[in-house]
Amino acid sequence: MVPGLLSTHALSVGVADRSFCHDLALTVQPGECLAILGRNGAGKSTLLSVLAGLRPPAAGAVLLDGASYERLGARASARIRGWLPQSRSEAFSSTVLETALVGRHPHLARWDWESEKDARIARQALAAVGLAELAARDVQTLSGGEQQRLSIATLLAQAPRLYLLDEPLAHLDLNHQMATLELFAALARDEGAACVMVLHEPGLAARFCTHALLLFGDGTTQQGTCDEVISSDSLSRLYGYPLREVGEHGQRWFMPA
Ligand SMILES: Nc1ncnc2c1ncn2[C@@H]1O[C@H](COP(=O)(O)OP(=O)(O)OP(=O)(O)O)[C@@H](O)[C@H]1O
Repeated sequence: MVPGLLSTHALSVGVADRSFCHDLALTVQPGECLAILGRNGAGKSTLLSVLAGLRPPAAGAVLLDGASYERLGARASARIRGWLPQSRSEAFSSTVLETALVGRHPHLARWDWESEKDARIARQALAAVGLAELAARDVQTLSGGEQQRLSIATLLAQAPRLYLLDEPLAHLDLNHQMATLELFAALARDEGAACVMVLHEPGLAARFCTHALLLFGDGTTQQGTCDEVISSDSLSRLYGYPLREVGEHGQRWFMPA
């Protein structure tokens, strides 16, 4: 059996006395984009941080390319998976380019400086999110949306095979939301990467992702292809609000009924 770029076995995740998922068997293959959907507090970020190897599960295992995080170690893990946290504010003064270059660190030997090639990759990543012209700017002067795009560029510079994205659309205007989703969908479709992303807009999940995982907040989950899992019935239950599906040009949107 192909292990999957990311797989979980009998995974249980929760905090205190709450369970967010129980006995979860998840497999994400190269080329796939998985959307994680659920209400505020349903455990999406907590699950994503377990998938990223940043906190231990209550039970079960997470495997990257068939190996545990413990076996891979931090540096090898960081060459396979990258994590976009929900929000990041820059505590120290540095330039936009220097920050994007941090993404290259898992690829450097312990005492190496970044090479010209690393700088080129970081500049390409900045260009991909429309920040090329701000390369020399102090990060502390960036707007919220620009900071978010810099975090995405830093992740692109890291060039992992698996992108774990916690609300990648946070702070972004509509134009940049679409560009960001196109970018990650293209990385999966054209370059064999895989993405797992926490989203709050099921219509965008249905449009850009291949698969979805619904977290109902009580430990129960539903997963499958977007066509199987994303429907007005399942979403009405998920969000606790009646939704109706509206279709146009082959796209599906979900409106509050
Ligand atoms: N240390 C903790 N002790 C108790 N509860 C916690 C702890 N850490 C997180 N929680 C709770 O766990 C729940 C899940 O948090 P999480 O950030 O994973 O939710 P989420 O689905 O990502 O929410 P959102 O959509 O609001 O970002 C929340 O209700 C949060 O308050």
